[in-house]
Amino acid sequence: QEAPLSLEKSSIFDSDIAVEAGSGTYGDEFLSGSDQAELAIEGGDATSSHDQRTTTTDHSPWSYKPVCTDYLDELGDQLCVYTDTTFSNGRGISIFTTPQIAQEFASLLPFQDPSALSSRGINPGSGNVDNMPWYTAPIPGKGVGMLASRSLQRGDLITAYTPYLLAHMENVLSTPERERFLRVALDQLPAASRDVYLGLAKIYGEPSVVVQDVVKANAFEMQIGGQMHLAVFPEASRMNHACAPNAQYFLSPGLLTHFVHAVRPIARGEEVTISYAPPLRLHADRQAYLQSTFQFTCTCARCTHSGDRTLEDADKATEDIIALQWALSQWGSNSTASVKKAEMLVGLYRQEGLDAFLDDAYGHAALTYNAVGSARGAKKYAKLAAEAARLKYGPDAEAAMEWDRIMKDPMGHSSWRRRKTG
Ligand SMILES: C[S@@+](CC[C@H](N)C(=O)[O-])C[C@H]1O[C@@H](n2cnc3c(N)ncnc32)[C@H](O)[C@@H]1O
Repeated sequence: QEAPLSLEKSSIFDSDIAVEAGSGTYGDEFLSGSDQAELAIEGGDATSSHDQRTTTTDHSPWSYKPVCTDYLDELGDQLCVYTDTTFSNGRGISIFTTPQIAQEFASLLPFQDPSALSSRGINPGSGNVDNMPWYTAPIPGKGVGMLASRSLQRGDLITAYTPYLLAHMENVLSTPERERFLRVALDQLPAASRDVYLGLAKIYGEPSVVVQDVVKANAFEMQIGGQMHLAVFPEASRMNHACAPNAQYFLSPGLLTHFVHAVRPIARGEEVTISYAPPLRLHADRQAYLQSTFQFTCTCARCTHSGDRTLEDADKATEDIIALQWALSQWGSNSTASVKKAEMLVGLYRQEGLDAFLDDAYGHAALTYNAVGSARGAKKYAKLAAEAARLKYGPDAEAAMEWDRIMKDPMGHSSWRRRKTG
């Protein structure tokens, strides 16, 4: 039940997390330790390619002549900067990718049909500011955060925005070289967008690599043209992490859009959070990951001792979830799977605030009920699993459609009566 990789968030460059949790992954290719050492020696001229740009319209749909690297043997191609300053009513978009993939970008609906985004409520304009379900404000100990401007229910859309910057996830250029091109990409954006970008959170605070620093702290992975790209969505970038988040995101490569929905009721004024870390890792592991990748210590409910509940209790609940999921995945004759265990699993997910990941629990429950011949239980949980999968992977996700099929025809599924009792 893992998401296809193309729908994973990359909290910048850590594929390990993407595969394991369907969640935050900021990996290390862009700004590795060795690159940083190199950077200190070489420095970087952020604007040297700038004079190559022109304002002619010969490069449609791009606003400037693409600024390109040399041919890169490792990629079998060049990488170039492509900017459309008119994209989405002048919001703009800059892409650093190969010429071939740039063509694939240009063939996507948002480039083909200028109304495709606004007609879907994507990138709501600043004129709608009063209707926006969110606002940003400083949050003690967390920098800026996003808060709900009205009460929200599970399934409510919170944000839907396109990125300002997308960068091919290559590991070929040196950090200073990459910075030079990404700086062109940023400089070619409309000034308002460029300023917002530069105001986003950073990890290193090193001005000579500021464009990559913002990528490192804020990017999500999006697969376009068969290639993973890192994408910075400035609005969604303000969402802080929680290990039991009240919101879930997915990416739609076809619409170049990052969507966020509430996964449980959120009160007006409450902070909106997503998860950057795999939810089923133990506390120390999650903290180590968040510290090494983002340089913060999580103080969310699953990471703090509160009342009678200790961190050991929280880890015990996580271990129970893992053990139950393992038991429910066993299909041999000695399987101990039972509907009682499936109900316990659903209860634990809810108790732990893992509403963003309920598709896993509901999915196990649907199959477990189906396996003992309870079409009613299977339908109930397949419906819930489909809804939860759509919040996590998007409306057209294959996983959601599979749950739809089980909901409509439980007996037609291979799990039907596969276990005799339960
Ligand atoms: C994607 S940004 C989130 C928005 C950010 N707070 C800002 O000011 O723009 C990621 C950065 O926010 C901070 N952050 C996110 N979640 C946090 C949390 N739960 N506690 C403390 N800091 C957090 C960390 O500095 C992290 O590198």
